[in-house]
Amino acid sequence: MIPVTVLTGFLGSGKTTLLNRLLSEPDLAGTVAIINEFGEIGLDHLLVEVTQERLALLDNGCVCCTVRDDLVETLKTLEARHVAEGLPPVTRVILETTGLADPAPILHALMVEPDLAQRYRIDGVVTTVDVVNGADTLTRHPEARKQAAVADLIVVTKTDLAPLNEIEAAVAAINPMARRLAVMDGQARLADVLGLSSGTQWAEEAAQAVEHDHACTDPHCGHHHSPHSSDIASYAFVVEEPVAWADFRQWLDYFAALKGADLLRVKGLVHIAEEPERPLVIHGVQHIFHPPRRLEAWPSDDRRTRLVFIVRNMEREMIARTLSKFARLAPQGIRSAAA
Ligand SMILES: Nc1nc2c(ncn2[C@@H]2O[C@H](COP(=O)(O)OP(=O)(O)OP(=O)(O)O)[C@@H](O)[C@H]2O)c(=O)[nH]1
Repeated sequence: MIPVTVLTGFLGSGKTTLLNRLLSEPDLAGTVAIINEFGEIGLDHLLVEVTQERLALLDNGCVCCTVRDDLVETLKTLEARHVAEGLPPVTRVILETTGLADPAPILHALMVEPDLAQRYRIDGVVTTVDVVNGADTLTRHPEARKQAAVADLIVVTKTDLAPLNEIEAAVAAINPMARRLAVMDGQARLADVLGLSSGTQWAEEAAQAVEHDHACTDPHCGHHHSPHSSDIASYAFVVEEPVAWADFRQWLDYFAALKGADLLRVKGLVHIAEEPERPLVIHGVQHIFHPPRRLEAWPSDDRRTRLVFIVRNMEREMIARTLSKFARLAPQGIRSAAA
């Protein structure tokens, strides 16, 4: 499976700068960049400093509408094109969205188009926010909030221009569980930006959030709401008992059908009763769930199901209550935290 990194972030937040930096790494020689440009005259592809065969351009509009077919076609024919033209095999794809794009339809295309779902896997969503305009942008633009909410990694850019405090707080209020990285001129290490969706990271995020919540006795600690977070919340759940897959699946289907539009992201590592040695990695964006992936083994001794929900206008009690009902679990066996 070819890993795909979705690189998103609001207009001018530093996506292309980061992309250039990554593409210049010798280890990414087999990486192809796909750029979605919006508007009559696209410029971004002129700013990306790689040879043309490592670049594909989607220039029919915004990924959320017409360009989706373009994206599917580009990815479907990418490998064949490389073989036909005698180019090195494609080992990785980085897809840069327009600054105004909602990343969800891109993730959907990767998850549900059969030809793509068999060949490509989402390696992670990386969202850039800049230290100067970022906090204001997050307050004013729902697109930017959504880009931050679905991120596995938030790259705070332009750190030479202002202190980090304000943007850190704004980002943490929207997606406290995403990893964070502060960079100047896109200078990030590959290891920090790639390989984000192994399931292990998500599991750790969830466990840490829940454990922190339960251990913390400081009444002033965390979880406060800021103007940036009025509609979006992150919840983590740790489930002590294994779950029957059919019950768990039914619960996910129920959620997707009923609350799809407000499920910005669901990710987790699930202990399935039928196959206790091999956890399932689940990954959902709004009403669509990726076919679950089974890991060969547990990444650590912790074998509890761990889930992360990033949602809009949803109470965590409702998630815990329905999980307990569908999966026939005692409510006290589900520990949760608002992160
Ligand atoms: N001072 C400073 N400027 C930066 C940094 N990173 C990027 N920039 C500048 O910010 C501007 C926007 O950066 P881009 O990388 O083009 O941002 P983008 O998100 O690709 O922009 P769009 O494609 O328009 O959405 C450019 O002029 C960059 O040179 C940084 O760390 N410090």
